[in-house]
Amino acid sequence: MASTANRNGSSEALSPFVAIRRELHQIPEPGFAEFKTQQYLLTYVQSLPQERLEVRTWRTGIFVNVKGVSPKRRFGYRADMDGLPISEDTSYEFRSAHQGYMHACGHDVHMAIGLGILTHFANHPINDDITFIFQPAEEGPGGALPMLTCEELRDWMPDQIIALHIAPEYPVGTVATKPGILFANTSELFIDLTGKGGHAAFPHLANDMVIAACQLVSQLQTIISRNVNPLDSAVITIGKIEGGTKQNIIAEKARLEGTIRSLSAETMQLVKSRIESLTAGMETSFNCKIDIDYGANYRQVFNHLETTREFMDWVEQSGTVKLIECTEAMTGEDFGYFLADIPGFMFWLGVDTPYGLHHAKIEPDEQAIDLAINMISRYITWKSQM
Ligand SMILES: CC(=O)N[C@@H](CCC[C@H](N)C(=O)O)C(=O)O
Repeated sequence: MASTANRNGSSEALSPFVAIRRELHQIPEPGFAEFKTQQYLLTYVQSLPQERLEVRTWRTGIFVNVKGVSPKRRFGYRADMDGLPISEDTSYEFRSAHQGYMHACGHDVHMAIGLGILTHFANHPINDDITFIFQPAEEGPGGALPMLTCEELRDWMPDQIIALHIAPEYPVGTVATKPGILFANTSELFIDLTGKGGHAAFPHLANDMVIAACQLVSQLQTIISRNVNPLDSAVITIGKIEGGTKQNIIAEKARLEGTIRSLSAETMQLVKSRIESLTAGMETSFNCKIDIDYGANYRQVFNHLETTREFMDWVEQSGTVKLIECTEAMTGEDFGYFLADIPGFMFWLGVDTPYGLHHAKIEPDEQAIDLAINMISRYITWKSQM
């Protein structure tokens, strides 16, 4: 089998896991609606030697237990499964077949790597057990927390857990991580404004929610620049605005959709309390009603100090992949819930593409797939011999 995958998948022979990534890439689905994805993964798992495998499903997620030869502990590997509401604009021949949805955050790559590692251990069992976790709804509303407490995981709970995330900015052949905080605390943010609609020519008889929403978007940014300690870090991004019905009708309703990020839980509380004060003030000044919904909240991704340092040392000694000790990022990941209960780590996997995560043109370099399968399989094998 050749593994000379090119970026847009024309004629060259592919490694099986690059081919799998391309098939998964074509079927991106929303969180908790990953039905085709789940079926695809289950069909693949059934094609593996079954002697050491047990499979359980939970909603659209999957657990696979690989039984060890003489287990003393259990490793875990987690891959997320959902896509994003983005209309793909890549040069791929294997573009999304689901209009308006795209794997633009690398979950197709994460799953292909998960299947690759699973294939390795189904064929080369180690002493210890391994739980593979294919998790729905990472982009929201969050599958990790309910999965962690579900009955199906109880007797397959790992003693150490690993996950990775593709990193467009790092070259292929690098991994980047650090002990301690890697990703931020997150909270979704949905703000509904309700005023009084009216004729475009009579603004004095209405309360215009387009004006209120525009002011609120600007005022929200003052929380970051004026209320958060400049030596701390927080982000408010409003990614979507909706309001009004027609160009000559004053809007009765507007809606902002965004996300809050912070490095500490305390700063998250501060930001939320300032949002509430600002919106209360706007209710008075615009004589309108404002409702806030914080949606899904993820806790920070905090890498276990010793386990992460040990992994970083191993990467450096293994010599095949370059290690970068990175700084924390304001991305969020509900893998943080797994790390709150189970020692382990997440790392960035370099995929070298000019377009960032959540961009319609992102094209991860697929050579990273086999490289990651090989590296993680070797790392778990090494750990199991300790
Ligand atoms: C790695 C990554 O991009 N993760 C997402 C997680 C989304 C969390 C939640 N839905 C939110 O928007 O706050 C991210 O946007 O960082």
